Amino acid sequence: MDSARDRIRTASRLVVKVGSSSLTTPQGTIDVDRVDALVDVLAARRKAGTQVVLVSSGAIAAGLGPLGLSARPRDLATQQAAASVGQGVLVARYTSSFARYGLRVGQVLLTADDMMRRSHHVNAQRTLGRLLELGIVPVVNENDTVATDEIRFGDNDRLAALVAHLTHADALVLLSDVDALYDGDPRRPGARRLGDVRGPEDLVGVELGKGGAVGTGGMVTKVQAARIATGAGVPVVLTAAAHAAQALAGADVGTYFHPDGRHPGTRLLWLAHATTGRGRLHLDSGAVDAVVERRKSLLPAGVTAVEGEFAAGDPVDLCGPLGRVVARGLVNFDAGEIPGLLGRSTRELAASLGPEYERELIHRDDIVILESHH
Ligand SMILES: Nc1ncnc2c1ncn2[C@@H]1O[C@H](COP(=O)(O)OP(=O)(O)O)[C@@H](O)[C@H]1O
Ligand SMILES: N[C@@H](CCC(=O)OP(=O)(O)O)C(=O)O
Repeated sequence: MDSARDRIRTASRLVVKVGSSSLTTPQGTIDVDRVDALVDVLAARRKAGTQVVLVSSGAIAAGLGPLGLSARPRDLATQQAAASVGQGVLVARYTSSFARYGLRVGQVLLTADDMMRRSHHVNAQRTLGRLLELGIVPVVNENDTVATDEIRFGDNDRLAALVAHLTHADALVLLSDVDALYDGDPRRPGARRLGDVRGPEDLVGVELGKGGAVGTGGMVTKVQAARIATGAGVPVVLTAAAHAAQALAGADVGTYFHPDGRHPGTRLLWLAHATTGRGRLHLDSGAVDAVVERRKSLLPAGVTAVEGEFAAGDPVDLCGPLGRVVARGLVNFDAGEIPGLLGRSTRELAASLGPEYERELIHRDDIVILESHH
């Protein structure tokens, strides 16, 4: 037994994500035996007192057979139609499979916007928390039928990581059709399993390939998900659905991503990973230095231009003089108010516009520096 992995074995709240390829047949129907095998493992853990959130993909894949489609459609409307049919079938299957153990499931469909808008985010958090208190196993998926291409996660890996930090889970388990992360395509002879990933340095030279015929993100989104979760202090294990029991028991299977010890507040993680900027503020180099290096609030005097339509409280991207996004923050003013403030000191603004304008454009507690800056 690996002691780091004790965090999986002893977790009192777990998020388990399972990919499409582990649940469905190549014919586009649910693989009942594999669903039951997964539920056997999750129900046993639930019975042992652990709260379990299941993030399940497979809606689109499970809708293919019923719609007479032989491959995953490329266009969004048909994918949504397949998801609409498949999601019902999938949840019906989970409902009866968990019922074998006297356990109930609750369907939770989330959009990227539910993670992005603070009010929705808090609402989703409350719903999931209440379901868990009531002893229900939430079955989460993206709300594929309403998500458009621009706002869609597409893969459930990052969604699962956000759910893990939303629910303050103790660990995240990513179950796929491959038993671990390898240093290259696992079908290639000589590919080596990575047993532990302690930080980005362990991923140098690792080829993150695409997923299979029904999966979407491949290893890229799994590694991104692991980064989001470990950055929030949540350990992650990635393995095959067939090894779920060993993974949950803390055995040395798959790849273990060690939490990196930083615990930024939930709000900043949400801001960095779950939002997209509704607009942009262009900063002069002095303001970039103040915000990024010295972690100061952003004042109107350092902003040279504003782009986009946003309201006070929205996330906006902060760009340096070369247009590169360096940070994201929750802005204190509507887009329309800002041009009149630019380049002016807060004292001057207060004198001419009133004391409510003696505020920073973005408070330093509401700013997250984006990794791409480094
Ligand atoms: N470096 C790698 N290590 C492991 N698997 C990889 C790697 N590169 C690509 N893959 C592929 O990623 C696939 C899993 O991703 P995906 O199909 O999106 O799964 P899921 O449906 O479970 O989300 C595996 O079948 C594997 O062939
Ligand atoms: N929400 C989609 C997820 C799409 C998908 O394929 O995800 P994954 O198998 O996790 O790479 C579905 O249920 O079909």
